[in-house]
Amino acid sequence: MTDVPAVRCTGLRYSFGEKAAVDGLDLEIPAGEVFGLLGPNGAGKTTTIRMITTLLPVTHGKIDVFGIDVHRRMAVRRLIGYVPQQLSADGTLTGRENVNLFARLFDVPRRQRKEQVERALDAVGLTQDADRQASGYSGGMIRRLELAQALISSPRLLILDEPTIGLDPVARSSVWERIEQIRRETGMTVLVTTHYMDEAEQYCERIALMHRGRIRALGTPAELEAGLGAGSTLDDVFRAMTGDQLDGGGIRDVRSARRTARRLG
Ligand SMILES: Nc1ncnc2c1ncn2[C@@H]1O[C@H](COP(=O)(O)OP(=O)(O)OP(=O)(O)O)[C@@H](O)[C@H]1O
Repeated sequence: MTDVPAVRCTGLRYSFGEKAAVDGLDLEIPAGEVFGLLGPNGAGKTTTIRMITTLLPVTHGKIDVFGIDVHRRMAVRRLIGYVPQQLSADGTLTGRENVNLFARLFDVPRRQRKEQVERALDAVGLTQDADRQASGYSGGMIRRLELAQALISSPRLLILDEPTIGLDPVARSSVWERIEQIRRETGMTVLVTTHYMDEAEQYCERIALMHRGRIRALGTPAELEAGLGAGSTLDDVFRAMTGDQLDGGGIRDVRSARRTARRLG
């Protein structure tokens, strides 16, 4: 654990043409925390994450990752493991081949590669299935495979963009159990976006609610609920902050979410 925050965003703005996707965002995530970034569709979560991961340039404001300005792209990339919303596993390869591919992409030295691939597969509970083609994996297994890919470089900051979307409750908890275990064993900082309030409540130490490019509320789930009044749920806090109806289109309909396994086939 260190006093330098894992992530510090100051006065962050990003526009696509006229559209302000991120509109004055300040955020600090202490090292070692599991931090949830929540918000309705279009709130600016993915844009923020893409700037933190150096995939989008910081045009206004500043981001430091463990004290390093993200303008130093390669130095920052070495600190980060990223599981994007889009599929990053190749269905034609086995689980082990997929992880090995990432090990080569991340320049894991040849001598250490085999051991690190096995360790990553073990960390996500895929050792037994490592020689099966990924197209035969369930949605939860694919998400765990993508987690193994992101872990291969032993990142200090793991960023997961909607890691459980489209998964059934059993698969969702299997993904989260692995994230928790990895965090316990490595002390890694985890930044996750999710639409699932129950997951945020159960697994995130602190939460930021984002709406229209800004952070509208920040705290532990208990603090946020208490702030709204006795008996409030995180759903209530979310509605109060965003003015959106969770079941009225503000939140993505999970039925239309990607079916990870099917898309691999
Ligand atoms: N490549 C792009 N070109 C133009 N506008 C974009 C682009 N990417 C995002 N936007 C717009 O920026 C805003 C923020 O989008 P962003 O994807 O960051 O939101 P989000 O909170 O991640 O939403 P979701 O939960 O749907 O992933 C939205 O209005 C979106 O339409």
